[in-house]
Amino acid sequence: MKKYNVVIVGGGSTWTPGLLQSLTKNKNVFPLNRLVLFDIDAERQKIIGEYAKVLFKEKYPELDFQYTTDKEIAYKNMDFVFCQMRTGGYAMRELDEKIPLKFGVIGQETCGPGGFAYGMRSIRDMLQMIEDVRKYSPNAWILNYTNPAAIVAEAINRVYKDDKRILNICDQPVNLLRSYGRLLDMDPYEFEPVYFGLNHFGWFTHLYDKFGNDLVPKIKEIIKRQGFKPVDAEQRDQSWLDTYSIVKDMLEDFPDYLPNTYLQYYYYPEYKVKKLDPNYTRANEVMDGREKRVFAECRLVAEKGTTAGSSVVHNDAHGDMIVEVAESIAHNKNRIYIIITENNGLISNIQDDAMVEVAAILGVNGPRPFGVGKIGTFYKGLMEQQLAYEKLTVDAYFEQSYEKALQALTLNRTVVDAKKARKILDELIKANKGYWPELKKGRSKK
Ligand SMILES: NC(=O)c1ccc[n+]([C@@H]2O[C@H](COP(=O)([O-])OP(=O)(O)OC[C@H]3O[C@@H](n4cnc5c(N)ncnc54)[C@H](O)[C@@H]3O)[C@@H](O)[C@H]2O)c1
Ligand SMILES: O=P(O)(O)OC[C@H]1O[C@H](O[C@H]2[C@H](O)[C@@H](O)[C@@H](O)O[C@@H]2CO)[C@H](O)[C@@H](O)[C@@H]1O
Ligand SMILES: [Mn+2]
Repeated sequence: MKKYNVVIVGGGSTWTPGLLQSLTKNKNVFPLNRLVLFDIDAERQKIIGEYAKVLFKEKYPELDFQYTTDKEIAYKNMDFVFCQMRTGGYAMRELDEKIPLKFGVIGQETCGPGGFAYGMRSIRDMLQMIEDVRKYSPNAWILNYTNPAAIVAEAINRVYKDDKRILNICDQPVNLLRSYGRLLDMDPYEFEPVYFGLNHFGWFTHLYDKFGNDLVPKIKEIIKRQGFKPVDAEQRDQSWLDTYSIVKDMLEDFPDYLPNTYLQYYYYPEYKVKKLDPNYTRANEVMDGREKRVFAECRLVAEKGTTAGSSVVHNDAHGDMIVEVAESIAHNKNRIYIIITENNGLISNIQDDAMVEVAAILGVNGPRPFGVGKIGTFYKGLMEQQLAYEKLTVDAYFEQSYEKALQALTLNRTVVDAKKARKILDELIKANKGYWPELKKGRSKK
């Protein structure tokens, strides 16, 4: 079997140890020749890289492994690029979440003004990464997790429309499938989902078992009766448990489909703002929790020279998904995953150039997505407003337009009020100096 060369961009990410374990677990079906971790932060990279050396000495001794901050070493002769970078780190995530909350607006990593600010930071680094990769590995598949995936995907599609080997993915639908599996006591790998929406803004309309029975009615009934928990509830922070438990409310209000958990911020912005603590947001929870745990554990493993007794990762949906997607492409497995792709009639009453999230067969030529036909007025209305926000955000980036940025934020359901949008935008501009292009007034194309 062919052995592949893979680079992980954002090798110092808190998700990297889990991804390394997924690669190890899948070495018989997706064998690697060479693996490189690349990061711009040498210190973070070293800690995870030294952990990786110990893991591979034990479980993957044949692997040619290296960690680096050198782009040429990272990107040369690669078959797959797995990307999960965070421009500005958790320090900027904290500001993305706290600034909107000062104005009584949702403060969240990928939704609302937080997602807008993060998107404006991610675009530049993501486009640079693709340019660098294409210089050294013109045919490598680029599988991207970097958030906010909706905005990143829209920006990439404008510059690299003809590059058919870039795929943006999100692990939240997979995580939901695993959680439905736990609820029903069934194997989620046997599910065949029908899904539509935008990233972090979508719905499961059907979920077929291997006999063709639709499980959605049963899942709805169970959630309405007993609530909903993530597959790895025992390891989750309280904020994630709250997120899953609100699915019950969403189903009571809008019972058509199973919602992506991120819809909570758009259905219930006022309620959620009241629940969020403006002085201690999810970024704080992650910095005090996952980040500390992962880095402490990696240091310990490197010091002891063994992974015995180490429990650096709990949830493996994130690592598993990207490895399985790569394997499905590499070996033309034609398995079904929920991915982000250009609409082109998949949702027939949504514009063609929307980057939508739908189920697709994944093989050697990339995704062959499934269409869902016409969607109902409520879903169309929600999606078009969010889509306009996403497109205007990307316009604001490329046109360096203050007006487009203001339009984008005003259209976001979590903001709505233009005066509030302006105040938040002005403060985000100050906080993101050096990360965003300079936004200028009076240069907006219609
Ligand atoms: N799509 C999804 O469903 C999904 C799921 C989980 C995480 N994510 C995303 O994965 C990323 C990593 O998340 P995290 O919480 O582990 O963050 P993190 O800050 O722990 O890790 C990100 C790493 O990227 C590095 N980095 C920053 N800019 C870079 C650049 N230009 N080139 C290379 N490396 C760079 C940082 O130094 C850091 O080590 C984020 O974008 C997050 O939103 C996406
Ligand atoms: O707040 P964080 O940093 O914990 O998570 C933000 C990410 O949340 C989603 O990812 C889930 C993922 O679906 C699940 O499989 C598991 O790995 O936990 C993650 C969160 O804990 C979301 O899909 C990502 O886009 C977010 O970045
Ligand atoms: Mn996601």
